[in-house]
Amino acid sequence: MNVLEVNHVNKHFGDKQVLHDLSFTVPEGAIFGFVGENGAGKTTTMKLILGLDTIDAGTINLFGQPVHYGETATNQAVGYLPDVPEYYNYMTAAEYLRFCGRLTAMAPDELKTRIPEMLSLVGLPNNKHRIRGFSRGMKQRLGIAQALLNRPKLLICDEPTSALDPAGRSEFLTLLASLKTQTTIIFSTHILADVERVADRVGILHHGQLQVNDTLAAIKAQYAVNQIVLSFETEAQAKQAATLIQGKQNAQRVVVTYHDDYTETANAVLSQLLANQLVPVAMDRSEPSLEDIFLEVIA
Ligand SMILES: Nc1ncnc2c1ncn2[C@@H]1O[C@H](COP(=O)(O)OP(=O)(O)OP(=O)(O)O)[C@@H](O)[C@H]1O
Repeated sequence: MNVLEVNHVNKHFGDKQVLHDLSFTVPEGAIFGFVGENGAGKTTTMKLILGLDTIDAGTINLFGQPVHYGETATNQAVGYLPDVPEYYNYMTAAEYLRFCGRLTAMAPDELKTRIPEMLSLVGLPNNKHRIRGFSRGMKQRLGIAQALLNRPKLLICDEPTSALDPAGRSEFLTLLASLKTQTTIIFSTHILADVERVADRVGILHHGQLQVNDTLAAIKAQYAVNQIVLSFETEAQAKQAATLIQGKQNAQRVVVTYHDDYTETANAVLSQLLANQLVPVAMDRSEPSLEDIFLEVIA
């Protein structure tokens, strides 16, 4: 079942068409990595899904219900973590969560158990420390606790890791991955390594449309350019080898691309080289990264 269905959505600001007949779906249980260049329209899309802006044309359905601009009922089952969450800094984490729970009309009894549960889930202590003393990573984790408080069926995170240092990013991604069994997740980012680490589906937004929307494995299979990278002692050897094995030479390196079996290709390449007394000093099998694929898609 699809949690989200975006159908032929157009959105412009002034004379700038940001989304152009955008259509895509996100299935239940996915961790969907939503990527695109700066200004591609990721935040705009998320705002439309949350009913925070008007759609020029097209429709968006969440859990089979249409999203309406403004007070959309679909938001009752959505948790949202904005890119820079704002807090009342004088509150403690528990006070803040209690405040959010009251806003969404959660029962006080439920909040009593749910708040410590959420704080423990995101690794924040349930103590008297004020949010003003929190690190960015702690604030981001509190944001997730707030977004999950009301047991949403969909969690939307807008660039959740962009302001975090490597350790904070890593912790946050581990947390996101651990939520997979509880909710469907859409998160936008420019950090493709983050997508590779936790997302099981990837959408690449470019020219107002999703150019790619599939599992990471399927995307890699579709765009895969498998490579063998050989290094030689000298540039002259590399040049000779490149002619022999029809590779691409750059300084002492030669890159051979292949589509068939690795062992067969490596065997053929090495046999040819050794028959000509060309012995590489190193040989690497390299697979395309999501970054390689992203650059190919937006080229
Ligand atoms: N309220 C607005 N008024 C005018 N233009 C806007 C508005 N909101 C967004 N835009 C423009 O729409 C385009 C898409 O912006 P959006 O923030 O959705 O992109 P993004 O993919 O989230 O970018 P980034 O990765 O930089 O956050 C940009 O050119 C932006 O300047």
